[in-house]
Formats: sequence, C-alpha cells, structure tokens
Amino acid sequence: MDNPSSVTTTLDAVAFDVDTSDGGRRRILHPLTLSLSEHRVAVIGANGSGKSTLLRLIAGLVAPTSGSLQLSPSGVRPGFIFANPQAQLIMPVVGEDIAFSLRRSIGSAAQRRRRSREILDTMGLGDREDSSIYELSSGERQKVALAGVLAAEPELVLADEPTTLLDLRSTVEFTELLMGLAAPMVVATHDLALAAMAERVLVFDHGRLVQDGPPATAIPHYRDLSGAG
Ligand SMILES: Nc1ncnc2c1ncn2[C@@H]1O[C@H](COP(=O)(O)OP(=O)(O)OP(=O)(O)O)[C@@H](O)[C@H]1O
Repeated sequence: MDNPSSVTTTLDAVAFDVDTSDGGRRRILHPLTLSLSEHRVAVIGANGSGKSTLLRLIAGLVAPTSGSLQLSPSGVRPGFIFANPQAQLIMPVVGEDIAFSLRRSIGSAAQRRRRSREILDTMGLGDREDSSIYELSSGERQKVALAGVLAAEPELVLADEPTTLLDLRSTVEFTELLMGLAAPMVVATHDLALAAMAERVLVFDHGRLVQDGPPATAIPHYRDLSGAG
C-alpha cells in the first residue's frame, strides 16, 4: 500500500494476565515489545493464541498487566469491529443505530441523521436506513456495524475476525470495504487471504509473537506451525 499510516502503536514489554478460578493467574500475552506503523497489519495464529487480546489492548478495552502501550500521536481515536456485529448493534433500526454511535461526537439529532445517511450511502446501504436490524443478512449487519464504527471517524481501526461469520461473497465485499478504508487497520483473522493483503503479518502462538514479517514469510510460518504446510 502506498498510503502510509499516520498512527504508530508502540508496545513496551506489554503482558496480560487473568485470574483463574482456582485463585491463580494465567499469562495470556507474554511480554511483547513492538512498534506498528504500517497501514495494514494482520494478526494470525491458532484459536486462543492471544490475537483478540492484543487488539483489545491496543483499543484500550483492557489494560496491560505490565508494560506500557502508546498510540501516537496522542489522542488517536480507535474504532473496534467485532466478529459478531450483534456485539455492537444497539438500536433496532439501521439509521438509528448509526446515529446512536454519533451521540458523543455530534450534538444535533438532525446532523447525526445527515451523517448517518452519508455513511450508509457510501457503503451502498442508503436504501436500508429505515430497515430493522433483524431483517438484514449477516453480511449487511456486519456492514452496518462497520458503518457505525466509521461514522465516528476512527483514526485507527481494530478489526477482530471481521469476516468470520460471512459467506464467500460477503467476505469478498467486506474485505474490499475494509481494505479501502483510509484509516490504518490492525486486523486479527483466520482468513489467510485477508492476511495476505496486509503489509505486515504478526503470527501468535500460545500468547507469544513467533513471527513478524511480510505475508510471504509469515503465512507459510503459520501453516508450518499448524501442521498445514
Ligand atoms: N478476560 C479473560 N479472562 C479469562 N481468560 C481470558 C480472558 N481474555 C482472554 N482469555 C483467554 O486467553 C486466551 C487467548 O484469548 P484470545 O481471545 O486473545 O485468543 P484468540 O487468538 O483471539 O483466539 P480465537 O482465534 O479463538 O478468537 C484464550 O484462552 C482465552 O480464553
């Protein structure tokens, strides 16, 4: 991509632990030191390897147990896209949901409505403004969830397995939408075709970064690791 990112994410010895039911601690992410400034970064690895945890840390949804994490320039607004759009669709009607996501950034209801229409139009969902969320297909719901995130103009997009629930056609469409975004993006994914479009791919295994490089080297490494080479 020739669109350099203006956001740098710096992790300095960032680790993340959780409490276990027997009163102990479990290390989910081992100390990680990393600087990300590419426009498209993909995070791949087996189930439970720590991909979502990394994204949640970058988004500020959870705090590191130790180490420090910084987004630069300071005050960068991240937007988080979940695998399951149900996790972020709040209102029953498409236009209302987008407007709801703007409640903090735009004071006037009329302006929220205008901005909501604008974003739905650009995503080819202009005719869905008054549709019930429940009558949309999974692909349409995922697009509406993305529209809600984009309406707030995030300066860094964190996408957590955004194509997992989509069929082939919706995956292709949604991937195009994601890849066309102006904002830099870090995407955790099992979709290796999506990972192959990134400039940099991080491979995680059991909470450790085990490979970091271009798709041409990182993806084969992950295949070997999975015994699928
Ligand atoms: N808050 C938490 N409490 C307990 N366990 C957690 C918590 N957050 C993450 N984990 C555990 O940490 C491990 C890594 O989780 P994470 O969701 O980051 O993995 P992942 O690589 O995204 O997996 P998947 O591909 O299955 O989505 C998992 O075993 C998960 O159960």
